[in-house]
Amino acid sequence: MTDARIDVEDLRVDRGDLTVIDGVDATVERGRFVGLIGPNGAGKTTLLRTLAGTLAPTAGRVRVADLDVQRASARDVGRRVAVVPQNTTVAFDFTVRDVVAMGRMPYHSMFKETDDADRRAVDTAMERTSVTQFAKRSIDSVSGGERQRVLLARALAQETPVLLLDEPTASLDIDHQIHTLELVRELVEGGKTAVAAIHDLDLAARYCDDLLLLSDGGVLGYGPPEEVLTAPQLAESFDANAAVTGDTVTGTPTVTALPDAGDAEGRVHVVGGGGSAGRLLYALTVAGYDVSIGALPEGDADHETARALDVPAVTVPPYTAVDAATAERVAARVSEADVTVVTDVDVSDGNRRTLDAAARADALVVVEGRPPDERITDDARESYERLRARGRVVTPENALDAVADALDGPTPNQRRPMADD
Ligand SMILES: Nc1ncnc2c1ncn2[C@@H]1O[C@H](COP(=O)(O)OP(=O)(O)OP(=O)(O)O)[C@@H](O)[C@H]1O
Repeated sequence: MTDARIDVEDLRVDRGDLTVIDGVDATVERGRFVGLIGPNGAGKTTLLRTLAGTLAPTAGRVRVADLDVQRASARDVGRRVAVVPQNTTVAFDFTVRDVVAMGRMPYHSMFKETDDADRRAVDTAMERTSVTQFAKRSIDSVSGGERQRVLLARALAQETPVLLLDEPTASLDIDHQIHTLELVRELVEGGKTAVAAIHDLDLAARYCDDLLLLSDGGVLGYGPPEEVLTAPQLAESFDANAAVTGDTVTGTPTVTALPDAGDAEGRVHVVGGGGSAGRLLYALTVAGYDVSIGALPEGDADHETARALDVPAVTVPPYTAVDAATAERVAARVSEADVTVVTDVDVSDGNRRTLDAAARADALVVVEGRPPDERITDDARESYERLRARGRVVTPENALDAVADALDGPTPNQRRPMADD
């Protein structure tokens, strides 16, 4: 097989008066799956079309699988690069099988299947994309998602070392999205190279080896998903306020776009843990408060949320008690805060110092959670009772209102009754 490497050197592409791609340098090694991401109009389709040789660059060079795609014949390019375009309409009323067989064109003068190798390639491509059952139907009669799979089948039938895909999952249901990307992964693991424009950042992070983030025609980031999908880079490229966390099932980065922060003012310290504070952290941050949290064990679910939301956290190593120095840091945060909120926390001796620090807050909100374990020590129970006696005990739904109330800020739900202790 030819080397399925892609080399882009100092690429510039103008469309009309607009410079769409400018100064792009990138190499994609054989056997990699690269996700092209970026906001609408960033130049993803333009870059893919330039890689496929269907769009001429204004300057720079593209080599795909040992071929200068600008200078080579369409047939030579077609034997190396297959393209799955976005929203293509097929001009004539071909059958699905005819469309898939078009993938064999670089090997013949006609798109008709002419030998056993063609038939096998077409059959296999249709099976792998689950379109065999539509083989005889007119391409005009299949749904948008089915058509997209037919176009993927056509690209597979082309049997090229390089695959370029423009939004291959855009009109697919979740099951076919996963099947399509699993299939691309399989092909890549078999030695092909794939570059796909993908809008869904979570899917891109889950399936691609690397992400190339295009922004304003240039490369803002290129590397493993966890290095490229960072809140600052998403802010710069998408102009989005986004939180990046690890997906609880796949472990890969997942991006949650957040609304612009509101104009609430005040400092709020949260004492949480085990995921009990996650929603409140989000709500407080989005409202615009200056939020901190702790003490928390490093890697705790609330610590992950705090990290994703850029909320400073006081932490201790996992499975360690809060020591005096850490308790001091919590106390400092509590005294700087206008309001301290305690969510459902670990009532144990190891965490007593945190509860005691929180109990000294000027304004304290205690969110009703699970009752503490029956076996806690008398000291821990005393800290817990003191906390509840000093604070205003509210339900989780009323926590945000209670903070606003404590700050005398306006709140849309102020008239809702609060479960005072
Ligand atoms: N033929 C053209 N003439 C002028 N401008 C064009 C032409 N084709 C594309 N553009 C512009 O080039 C820019 C990049 O378009 P492109 O389709 O490559 O973006 P994209 O990243 O694929 O966007 P999307 O996420 O919306 O699919 C856009 O601003 C687009 O309007």
